[in-house]
Amino acid sequence: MESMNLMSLRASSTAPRSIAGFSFQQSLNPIPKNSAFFRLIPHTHMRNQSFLGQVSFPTVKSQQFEVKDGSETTIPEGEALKAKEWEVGMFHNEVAATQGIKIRRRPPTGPPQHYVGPFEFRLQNEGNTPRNILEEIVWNKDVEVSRMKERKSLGVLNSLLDKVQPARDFIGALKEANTRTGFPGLIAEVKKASPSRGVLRENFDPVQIAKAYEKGGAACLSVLTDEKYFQGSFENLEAIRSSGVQCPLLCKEFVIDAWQIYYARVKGADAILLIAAILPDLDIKYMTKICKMLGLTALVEVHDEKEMDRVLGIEGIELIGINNRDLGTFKVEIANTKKLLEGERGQRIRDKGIMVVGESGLFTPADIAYVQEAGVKAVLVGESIVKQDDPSAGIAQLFGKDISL
Ligand SMILES: O=P(O)(O)OC[C@@H](O)[C@@H](O)c1c[nH]c2ccccc12
Repeated sequence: MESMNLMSLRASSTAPRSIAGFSFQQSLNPIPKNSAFFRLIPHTHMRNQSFLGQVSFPTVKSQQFEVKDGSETTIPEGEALKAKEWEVGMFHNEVAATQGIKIRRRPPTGPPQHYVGPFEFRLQNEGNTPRNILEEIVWNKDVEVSRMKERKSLGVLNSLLDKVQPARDFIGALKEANTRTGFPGLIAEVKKASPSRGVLRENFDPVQIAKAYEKGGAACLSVLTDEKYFQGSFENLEAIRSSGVQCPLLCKEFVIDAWQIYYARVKGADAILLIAAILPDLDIKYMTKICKMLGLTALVEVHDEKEMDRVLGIEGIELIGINNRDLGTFKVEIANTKKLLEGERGQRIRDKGIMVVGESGLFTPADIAYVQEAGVKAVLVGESIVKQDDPSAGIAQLFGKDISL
């Protein structure tokens, strides 16, 4: 039986079905409806897979859960957002599909060991083969996170939180840079490789690149931590954090489980990416709350109108990234940023005071001017600056001006 940290979770019979990377399923055994028996199933092991034994919780009067010692959140009843997930028999993929999310979680049987040909040739409805690269990344992440959790439980991470340097103000740094330079604040990405572009920089020293970015006028840095597809690592994040670099750091991960948010904070992150294409609304909602509790900024990434509208319906979001790259197909179109900021939708974003980051495919001063004109106050740039021998000079080239002054 897989070990799980239950210490900090309390639930009543009316507790949410999905929270912080775990799913609760009301027992199908003949137990009275209002009793406090649940089966606790991690998101990573959906239907058909090992029930981890029946876990009983002490009955509590109100719906409440504790994520961290001492701080308790009470979840108000009757929210439409939650209601769907309460229905008996709803599982992650079903809930996600109702929200237009095409990326499915890894099935219990996992993908076959050997792939036969490129994605295009795989059958659309082949249940146990990832349908595109993003789905493949998510399925791998699922296995990876399960293993990491076994090594470091949530309880252990929790106990380490007090020992890490406090999180720095990510949005504040972007605003400050925007005011100072008149350009969108720059989040410069420490990126060695990507599945779409291959290796971007052979001679890759993350700390040296981070320092060059800071010197060149970056407001914040983004550090890729995915190893398998982006050749990043949490060691890079930690090394940059302890190198004396002052820019707040975004942990660039594929977050599918709240455990990863704690892990990122313990490793020194000031902000973390939450990708709407892989997270249902309720996950985004609770993960945003967890980020706030830990002092982390959540950068919620969207790629199309549907995702933007979903995210705008969730309370408490302060920073939205518009990715110009479709993570499923790799197609990059910077007009995407403009499209998502037009009309009523753009007005809604401004009314809510949400800061928008233009992400991916930005190479020239004209590109920067284009997304700035569209309404972004920050940009996230990797390839065009990481490829330059001197990433500092790369920043000046990107903006057409030295923004370090
Ligand atoms: O290298 P580019 O095209 O400048 O893009 C940077 C960044 O936007 C991109 O790396 C990115 C945006 N969202 C992501 C999600 C996962 C991995 C990577 C990304």
